[in-house]
Amino acid sequence: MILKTPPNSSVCTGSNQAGESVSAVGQENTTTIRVRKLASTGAGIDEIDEQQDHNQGGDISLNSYDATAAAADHGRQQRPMALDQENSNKSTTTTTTTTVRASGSIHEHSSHIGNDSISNGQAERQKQAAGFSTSSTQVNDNNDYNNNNNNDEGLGCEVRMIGRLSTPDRGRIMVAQSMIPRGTFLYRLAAQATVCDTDNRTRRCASCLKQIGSHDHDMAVVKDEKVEAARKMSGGGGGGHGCEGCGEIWYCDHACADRDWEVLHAAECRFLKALYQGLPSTTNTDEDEAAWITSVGNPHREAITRFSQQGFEPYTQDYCRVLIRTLTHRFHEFTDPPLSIQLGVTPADPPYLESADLDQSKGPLPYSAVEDLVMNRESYPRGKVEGEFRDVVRILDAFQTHLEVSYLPRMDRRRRQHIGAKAMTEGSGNALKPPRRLLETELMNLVMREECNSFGMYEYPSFPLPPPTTSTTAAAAAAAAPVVAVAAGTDAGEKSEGKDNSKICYALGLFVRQHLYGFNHSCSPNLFHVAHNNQLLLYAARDIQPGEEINITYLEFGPHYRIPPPPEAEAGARKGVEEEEEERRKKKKEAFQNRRRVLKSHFYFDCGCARCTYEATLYSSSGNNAKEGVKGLTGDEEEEEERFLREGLSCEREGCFGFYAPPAVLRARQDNKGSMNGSNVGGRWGCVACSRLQS
Ligand SMILES: C[S@@+](CC[C@H](N)C(=O)[O-])C[C@H]1O[C@@H](n2cnc3c(N)ncnc32)[C@H](O)[C@@H]1O
Repeated sequence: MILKTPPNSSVCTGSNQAGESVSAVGQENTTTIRVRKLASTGAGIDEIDEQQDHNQGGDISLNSYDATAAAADHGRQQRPMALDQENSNKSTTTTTTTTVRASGSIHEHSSHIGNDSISNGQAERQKQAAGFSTSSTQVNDNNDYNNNNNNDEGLGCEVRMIGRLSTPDRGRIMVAQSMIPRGTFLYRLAAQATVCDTDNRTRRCASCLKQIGSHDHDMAVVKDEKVEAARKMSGGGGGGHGCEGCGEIWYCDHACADRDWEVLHAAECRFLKALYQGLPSTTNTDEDEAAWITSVGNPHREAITRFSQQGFEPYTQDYCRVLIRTLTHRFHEFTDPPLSIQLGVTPADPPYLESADLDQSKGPLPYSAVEDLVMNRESYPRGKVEGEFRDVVRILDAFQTHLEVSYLPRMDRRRRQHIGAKAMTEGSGNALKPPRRLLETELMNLVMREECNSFGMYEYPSFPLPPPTTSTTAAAAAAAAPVVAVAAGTDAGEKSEGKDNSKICYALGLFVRQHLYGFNHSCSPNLFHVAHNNQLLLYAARDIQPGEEINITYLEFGPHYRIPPPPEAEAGARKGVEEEEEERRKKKKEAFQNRRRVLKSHFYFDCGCARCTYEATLYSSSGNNAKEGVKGLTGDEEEEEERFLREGLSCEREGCFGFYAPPAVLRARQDNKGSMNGSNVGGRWGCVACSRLQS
């Protein structure tokens, strides 16, 4: 049973979101409306630079989703083999040590990139104190994504993952091993798989996610023998090119279309068409296509029909496509002989990820990395598991059939041509063999992992979020900014939040790099993350001390973080200081409750961050004890509390719903959009909305 914490509870336990122990899926929340996740801080920076750039488909019974198979799958999560393999392929400046205990329950993973030596003393102390497995990567990054920005030079810093997936409270956490100065550009991370948001499919390139029309494009080259004719790219809205094979995906140019086709879209093209336009009649299609359509069982057909008849929420469609892409990578990885090698698309020559720095090898990670992600199996409402999730599992299973029955024969024919043209190597003349199909239980786990680990990627002008108020300052801020109505705290607010955010989220990505999925949420985060085309960039938002947990926010910085400033003398005179204070306390409490509610309904966990722990006590009857034991609240309490509760990145200007961003982000916005009001941001962080500099 989920250990739910009432908002006013004096102990903010947080449920064991990552554990394998607890039993039934909660019944509550079945009326939750699924809206776009707000996992990004909201900014997608356009054009910052160009440099970074065995079931053969029969009826399956998902009622057989059983805990035993799921637990077996869960057991594998303890081994971050993907990262080990990845790092072992790096240059000689990379050293990797890995210890895996036979039980599989404890692992140590440590890698060092760059020339500095690692000091593991702190990490070891952490590890010993916690009795936990550890995993760390020292980063020494000199990649400045703007090429001219000293503040954003990546500094050497060590971040270590500690804890177990099943640790009660917050699962594994990321901990700084050395001092990380505020403003440090920490990471640039590429996703395992991304898709354009349903509403943005013609506006953003399906490959690089850049805005279509933002650079030159030309006609795509066609390679696949059967859909060759169909795949000619047609010019379309915004200057991009839509795939004529499916008509469901758009690219900015020839290169992106080619790259995407080679690795991902060739596998999904016909399947996407069936998803969006309905299954074609077997008489209207070719042999390969007819073969898989015939193999697909009734429940699968019904799920595909529900998808094609708009029975799926846009977000569900998006994550379904992300998982289709994730399964395609897996298929390529395990095809025997590996398809990537046969087709000359090797991991060393990644076809679709342009740049992924730091400890990242280019290209997707092995599928085992996906299996290391937390899934929170016990947290979902039963209705969701048996409805939406089950539908998605059936679609993914139908896609597996499609890969085996339709895609593989086509690829095999192409491979034979390819081999024929070159020298035939030993064994390569054998027919391609498909990998083991994922069982339905494994597909269900995959869906749940996506739910816990995917990121919404947001276009830049997603802020400020004007408050639902009529105050003059707020109205001025609203007038100056794109309006996104978010009235957090009400059902109507949630609905409008979902609706309006779908306009600004441009993509969904599943990130399986440890330095993204590893970060827990905090309502007082010390990292700032920002979407940039198909990557996420991370900066230190504060000085981070060795041993300190590193967190991002899964929410937007706007209304969920907003609390009114303390009453000033004039305000006090107007209304009475006590009355103002009381009102303010009420709003602070509401903001706290709203954050927890959204985290629970969208991300399925009870937030156990330091700020929530503090506030839970503050608003309870024993509120006086709240300050005890909360780091950073022992000095000048009034001031400290104010800083803590306001969240350092929210703009302090009254009525402004913006947040502070690093200088490089501001400059990029200034350069590209000219909307920084001419302010000289210098080296200081400034508000993306009103350009106020952070004090
Ligand atoms: C992206 S993962 C973060 C890493 C995760 N702790 C792990 O072990 O893989 C997100 C999951 O971590 C847990 N989590 C993150 N932040 C949390 C918080 N503030 N309070 C409680 N649980 C949290 C939840 O289970 C959530 O679904």
